Amino acid sequence: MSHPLLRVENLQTHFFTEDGVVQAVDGISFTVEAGEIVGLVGESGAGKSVASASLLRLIEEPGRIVGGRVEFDGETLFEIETDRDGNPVLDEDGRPVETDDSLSRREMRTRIRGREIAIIFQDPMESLNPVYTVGGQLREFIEVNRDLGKRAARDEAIEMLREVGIPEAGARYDDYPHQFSGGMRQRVLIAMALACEPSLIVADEPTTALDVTVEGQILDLVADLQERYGTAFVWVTHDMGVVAEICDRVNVLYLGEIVEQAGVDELFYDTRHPYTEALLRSIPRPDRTVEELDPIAGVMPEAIDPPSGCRFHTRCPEAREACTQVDPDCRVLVDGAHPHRSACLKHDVFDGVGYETSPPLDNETRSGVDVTLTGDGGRLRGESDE
Ligand SMILES: Nc1ncnc2c1ncn2[C@@H]1O[C@H](COP(=O)(O)OP(=O)(O)OP(=O)(O)O)[C@@H](O)[C@H]1O
Repeated sequence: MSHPLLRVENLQTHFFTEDGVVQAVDGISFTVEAGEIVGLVGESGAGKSVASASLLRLIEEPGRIVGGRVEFDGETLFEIETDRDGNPVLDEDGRPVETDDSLSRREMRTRIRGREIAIIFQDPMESLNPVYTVGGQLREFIEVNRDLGKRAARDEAIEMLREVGIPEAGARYDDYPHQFSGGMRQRVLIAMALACEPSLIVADEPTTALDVTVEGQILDLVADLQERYGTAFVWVTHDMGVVAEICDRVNVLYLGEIVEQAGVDELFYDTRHPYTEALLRSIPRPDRTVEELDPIAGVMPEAIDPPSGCRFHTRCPEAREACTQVDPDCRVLVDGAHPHRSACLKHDVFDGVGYETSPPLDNETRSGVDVTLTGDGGRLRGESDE
């Protein structure tokens, strides 16, 4: 039976802090087919990084994956056991219990991470050791993970550096990370991610720290490598411009939930969710001046205390009274192999609390409108009035 390369079902990751439970990721589901680039997009704090780290179970205390299932290439990576009511089964220490199908942490580390699924982070300096040469680190990674001898691994490392566009790769092999520019370091991480020919790379904002020209070059490189190697990507970004450039399908996240899920063209040309519309309106376009940018009103509320009903209602220009009470399902609007889904009450007809018959929310009921998010060079950034 055919299956997607990655299937994420109802994933929930919470942080148990002194102040309360942060519902960072709260029941997200999506798939990635072989060779596809699937985006996770949303403002800062939406839960993108936590979601992507959860895929590889890279969550540390006080964080815990408290629900859901992740399947890779037909195999369960992990699944949280639930009782008849769908609540997680807890052990005596209050930790969620995983089903017997789940891989052990050791298997996850030795068999999956790096080999089958690689991850690239935003800051290459965090992933590269400053006291070892770039080539040496890449060679060692290849030696360990591909059972190659030292010389063969060195040749392969130089080949990989060449592959990702490092000029004079042989000569640059002995350079230290600080001798590389930010863009070059990110290329090295891409080389490292590709070294074991994984079928999936999880990329967490790998181009965010780069200037726009270098970012463009890296995105071109990724598109080229994706075509040549057939590697699939989960691409985390807050930048709709990046989404437009490389993603095949997109998941828009807001406060730990997916509010819209669609192919990239459908998302841009048949936008269904008010949050996606707001994200699109707030990015700069060549045909708009800075003054014409339309910021999203308000700040994203804390994931520790999400608003009742639809989590976006406090900032939504289309919100009605009913939106404060009903948490809309992410429902299929256009069916297909990869349906277009959106979680907004306006798509729904409810008994008693219908969107159509409900009065619009006044600004008093909304909160946080003293702070705005503005588009800035294709990025969305919190900007306080204070
Ligand atoms: N270690 C932690 N302890 C407590 N809360 C956390 C921790 N890590 C993340 N969070 C919370 O989880 C939520 C989601 O964070 P996450 O980093 O995934 O957002 P993001 O969409 O990736 O944003 P950014 O683009 O700023 O990285 C936020 O409310 C954040 O404060």
